[in-house]
Amino acid sequence: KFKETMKEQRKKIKLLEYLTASSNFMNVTDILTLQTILVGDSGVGKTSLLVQFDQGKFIPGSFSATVGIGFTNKVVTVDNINVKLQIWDTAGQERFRSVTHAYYRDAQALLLLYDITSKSSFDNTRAWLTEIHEYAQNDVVIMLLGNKSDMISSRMVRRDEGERLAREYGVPFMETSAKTGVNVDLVFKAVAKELKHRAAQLPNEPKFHIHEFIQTQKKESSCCSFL
Ligand SMILES: Nc1nc2c(ncn2[C@@H]2O[C@H](COP(=O)(O)OP(=O)(O)OP(=O)(O)O)[C@@H](O)[C@H]2O)c(=O)[nH]1
Ligand SMILES: [Mg+2]
Repeated sequence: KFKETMKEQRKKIKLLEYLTASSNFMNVTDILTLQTILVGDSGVGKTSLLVQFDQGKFIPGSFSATVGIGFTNKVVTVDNINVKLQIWDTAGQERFRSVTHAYYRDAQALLLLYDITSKSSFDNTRAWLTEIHEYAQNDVVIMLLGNKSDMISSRMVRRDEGERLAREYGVPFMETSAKTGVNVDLVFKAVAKELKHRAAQLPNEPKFHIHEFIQTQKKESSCCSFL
């Protein structure tokens, strides 16, 4: 089923590229839809990251845990093509796991978050990956994100620990802040770019390298990022 979807999307992209090139007119939203899912412990900032990406704002105040699942549609432009990201925001709390498992299967990309001020949320990423391997597609694009990078003084997980873990998993890594917005747009742009390129990939086309793209674009805090 997944392969068929990719084939369909490849056709759509070719058509879109043709239309965009021939008419110089870009009104092609909603044609290519990519599903992305946010997972990770409760309180790591999944909903906040999505709100920051969607509305460009951070709502401070008391934490209200997501119940069940929510979703947001957002159009991003990748290489002159509009791509619709359908982003599923899952609840991190244990009691909702059975609800959210059902959504893993349809996801083409999966963002696994931990909170850099919580060692347990970092340690739990291993358990999350086990779930991901059990329920998601084999070729799902996974990205590891260390969120709350603005909270320098309460940091409990060093950036290089995140990098090491991501290397071990073979996935790209970024530190983000839903509060300041650092790297937030980049995460979703990288996902959209990777998925668009995968869908459009023909044997003789140059490949898109998500690791390199992130490496050149992401912002690192220049100091004080270790314990
Ligand atoms: N300083 C700071 N606080 C953040 C950041 N992201 C989230 N928070 C705060 O952390 C708390 C939890 O954020 P949520 O986005 O609700 O967490 P969640 O991962 O959606 O939690 P569940 O829905 O229970 O799975 C809230 O009080 C947020 O304001 C961040 O990048 N920086
Ligand atoms: Mg939430």
